[in-house]
Amino acid sequence: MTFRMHAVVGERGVDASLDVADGETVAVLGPNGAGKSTLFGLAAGLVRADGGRAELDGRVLFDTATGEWVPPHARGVALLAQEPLLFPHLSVLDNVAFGPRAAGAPRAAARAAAEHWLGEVDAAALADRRPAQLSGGQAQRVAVARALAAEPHLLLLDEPFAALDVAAAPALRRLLRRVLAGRTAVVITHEALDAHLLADRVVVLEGGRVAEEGPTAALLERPRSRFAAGLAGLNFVRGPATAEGSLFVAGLGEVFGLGPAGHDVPSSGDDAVAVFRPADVAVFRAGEEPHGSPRNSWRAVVRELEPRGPQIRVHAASPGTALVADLTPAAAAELDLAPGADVVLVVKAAAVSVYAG
Ligand SMILES: Nc1ncnc2c1ncn2[C@@H]1O[C@H](COP(=O)(O)OP(=O)(O)OP(=O)(O)O)[C@@H](O)[C@H]1O
Repeated sequence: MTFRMHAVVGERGVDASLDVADGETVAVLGPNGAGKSTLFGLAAGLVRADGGRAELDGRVLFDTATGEWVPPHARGVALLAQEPLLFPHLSVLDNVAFGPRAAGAPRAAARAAAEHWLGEVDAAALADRRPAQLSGGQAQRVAVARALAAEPHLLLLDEPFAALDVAAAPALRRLLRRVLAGRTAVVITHEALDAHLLADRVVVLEGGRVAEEGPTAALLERPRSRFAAGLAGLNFVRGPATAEGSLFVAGLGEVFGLGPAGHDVPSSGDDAVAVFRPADVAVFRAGEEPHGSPRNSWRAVVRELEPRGPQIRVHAASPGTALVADLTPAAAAELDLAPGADVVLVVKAAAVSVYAG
């Protein structure tokens, strides 16, 4: 069950590849409008590519060079949308049996398959209900059963938790973790937690292009895109390397950190990135910063203060660069911080990781 696709959709600015190995779950992440749903539409046969090709298990799904195009129902691709989209007039059991029936299974076999998959998603007791009699979480579980009952070769999940309230999400997350194991699947999500719990590999899309991809843990530890750094909760700046462990960032000047041991060391002038944790950023009122010039010291203006668990997150802007710092409420009060305040942000070089971008 291997999926390979490269597709261009001109009017949406999408030009990207998506490959999924047999039994692998890939998380697709990216800001709004990055092209995530478009990739799903291409794979499912709901969006036509201007250029490109896709194959599933060696079978061509579309190929713009030859004109081949397989209609959605014949692709072996199941798409689980953000909303469960169950047929309102059918019972839960008949909703789940619909796929096998449509594929030609006899009534009894389709019912047996539906019962099996409802059991797999802990929804056997809901078999006789109508969709209107289900909670959001129950409906989404039934939708998962319906998608699986079609025995897809590729399962696509578009933000499966988006329509659920926070109380219902953990149970569905546990369920998906179980049913996605060993399955060839792609999940669109905005959460690092889902990438970590559900996916073997992450693809980050930005502006219709793949900005970076890699194993989930490695990508969150060493992000190379602003989006992935945000997911990992890290400050992120980019610029040409100036020496080992330092780079030049427009608006901040030279940023000093520690280079990686071994590989990933950028040569001088090459694209480099620096990441550092918000908790490692010290905040001072302008004019009150420590003497003896720490190596990274940047003037900035406070834009916003945001409560974040037991901390206060300070969103600050230096020319051209947005940075965040986490302070205790006591420290924020003592500094008398408010939007518009002029501050100096200080980060020790030892807290900054610099590597090839
Ligand atoms: N039906 C459509 N017709 C034309 N353009 C579209 C259509 N749907 C989306 N687009 C455009 O294509 C681009 C990619 O959108 P897409 O919905 O794939 O992004 P996304 O990453 O799924 O975003 P989100 O996280 O907001 O769902 C955007 O510029 C969007 O405005």
